[in-house]
Amino acid sequence: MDYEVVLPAAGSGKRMGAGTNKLFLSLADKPILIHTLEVFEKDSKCTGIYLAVKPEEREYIQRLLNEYNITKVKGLPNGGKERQHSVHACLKVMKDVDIVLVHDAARPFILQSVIDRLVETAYEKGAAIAGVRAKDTMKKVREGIIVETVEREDLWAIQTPQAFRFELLRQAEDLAEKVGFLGTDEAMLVERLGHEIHIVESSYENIKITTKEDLIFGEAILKNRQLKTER
Ligand SMILES: Nc1ccn([C@@H]2O[C@H](COP(=O)(O)OP(=O)(O)OP(=O)(O)O)[C@@H](O)[C@H]2O)c(=O)n1
Ligand SMILES: C[C@](O)(CO)[C@H](O)COP(=O)(O)O
Repeated sequence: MDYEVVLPAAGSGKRMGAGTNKLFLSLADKPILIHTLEVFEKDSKCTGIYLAVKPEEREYIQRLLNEYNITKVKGLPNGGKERQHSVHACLKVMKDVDIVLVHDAARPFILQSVIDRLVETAYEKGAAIAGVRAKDTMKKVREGIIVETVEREDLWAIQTPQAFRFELLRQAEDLAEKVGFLGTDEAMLVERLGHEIHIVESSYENIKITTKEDLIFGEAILKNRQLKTER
């Protein structure tokens, strides 16, 4: 079951505070962006990659694609002000796609087994997203005061990839743009259409590189994986 992947990569990395797009920072001597791209470059079921980029970074990214022999990129549209706009920009240039996976370029540790289950579920059900069960107690806080403890039993920390039948996601993104709705993930937009969305249990290693501590976690994840392959 083939799919195409949208990788929003046009962020500013404000929370990382590196003064550059955090995707250009290295883990084990390789840019984070390349770690993520290589997952999809190696997956024979992935038939195309679309990268939303900042115009001023396009030339550098194209050099990286050449340097690391990333051949599946079909489009590098301009990203937008928000992550959602960057994803939408990719959808607008995609054609003849059945299943689309949206994945944060800042999540380089996604497992192939999770991708496979997401694609399979999206083919069967139309929508499937990655997540892990919450490990911490979560509470709502207003003005420094706890107002509610959210029942943890049914709470999941949602990640990407998020996989959809292309037409469903395109419809959801077009409607959100029309009414000015802004979500923090693609599932929020599809939920508004009333469409059922399935969860696929992912891995706690599938972190989003967001703050400096995540670089330390990321190096440890890579080291751990290298040790496993050496055994
Ligand atoms: N306008 C935006 C914002 C984010 N992203 C991408 O969406 C992914 C997840 O976003 P996030 O982790 O928030 O990245 P940044 O926006 O760069 O981080 P920050 O919010 O700290 O600035 C990243 O791969 C980022 O490059 C994007 O393509 N376009
Ligand atoms: C899409 C996402 O990764 C799901 O957890 C998350 O919402 C992205 O948030 P960000 O602030 O745009 O990184």
